[in-house]
Amino acid sequence: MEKVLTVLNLLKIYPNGKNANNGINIDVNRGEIVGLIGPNGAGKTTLVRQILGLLKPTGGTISILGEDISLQPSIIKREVGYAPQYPLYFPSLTVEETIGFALRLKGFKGEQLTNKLNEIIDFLNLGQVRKYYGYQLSPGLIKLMLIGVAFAQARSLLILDEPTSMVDIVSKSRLWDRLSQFKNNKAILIASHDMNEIKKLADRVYVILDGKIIAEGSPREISLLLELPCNVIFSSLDALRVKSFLEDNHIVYSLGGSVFTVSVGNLNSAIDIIKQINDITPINYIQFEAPSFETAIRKILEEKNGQN
Ligand SMILES: Nc1ncnc2c1ncn2[C@@H]1O[C@H](COP(=O)(O)OP(=O)(O)OP(=O)(O)O)[C@@H](O)[C@H]1O
Repeated sequence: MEKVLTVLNLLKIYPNGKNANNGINIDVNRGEIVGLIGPNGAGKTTLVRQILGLLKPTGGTISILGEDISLQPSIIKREVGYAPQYPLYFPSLTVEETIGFALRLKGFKGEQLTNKLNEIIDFLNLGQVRKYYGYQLSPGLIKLMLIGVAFAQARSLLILDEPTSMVDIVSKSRLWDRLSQFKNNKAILIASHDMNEIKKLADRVYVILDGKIIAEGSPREISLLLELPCNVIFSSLDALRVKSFLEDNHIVYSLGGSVFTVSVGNLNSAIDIIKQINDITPINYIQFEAPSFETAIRKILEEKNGQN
């Protein structure tokens, strides 16, 4: 597979001393979608801005199609398309003018430009709003328009920062479908908080935390890694029978009034326990509490540090 993006030992220390990227190694090949997932402040945007040449690395190298971008910065403009997390747009340009502008900058003219523009607009289902001005669009439509701009720019590498935040569920699934088609002859890097999105789209995933890649694998491997421990809170009409089931099975619980709380390693175990209790005596109230994504990946990091 052709390596489109290679990042080696990337380091970014901001002037205030914040070490936002601390020895990052990633690559993205043609024909694949790679997810970059991590909580707020993990260093995703810093990494993306360095790949785009908007921030100068403190150390390490970034290559696109084998060319070091610090020596050949023009390769970024030639090969990379980018859609930012927060929609920045021209309120007084229409959807077709905005995407057309990006195509013109890429050198498209005349009939070739019209054809390419129509292709992108159809591809993203923006036909009905193509004559709408930026100020008339919902945040989700602005986001789709900017993804259209990124499609127009991307010759080899497409970088999307939180592509479907603010996008409604119908457009979201259409966009996921489109991205899967678009990857055929491109490399796509998606930074996201949304594990569902990454599971749906990505061929490979990097998990970033505190400026380091702490895990890499298939979406399935990563989601298993991220299986969240959770609390199950429930009550039953027959608390005595529930108590003896939990005690017989050495399951630790707390009891407040008639409400039990049990901590389990992951959702599957929680469901299993609930099924067993419900077979003994009907459960009349149930609630699951899962910690945040951030807590889950901090736990992985702690486990990793423990192993070293
Ligand atoms: N210009 C800056 N100067 C100093 N520190 C910064 C600067 N920009 C970002 N940081 C810090 O660097 C760390 C990484 O930030 P970054 O924006 O790359 O994270 P992120 O993963 O993109 O987060 P989010 O998902 O919230 O956008 C954070 O602690 C952030 O506060």
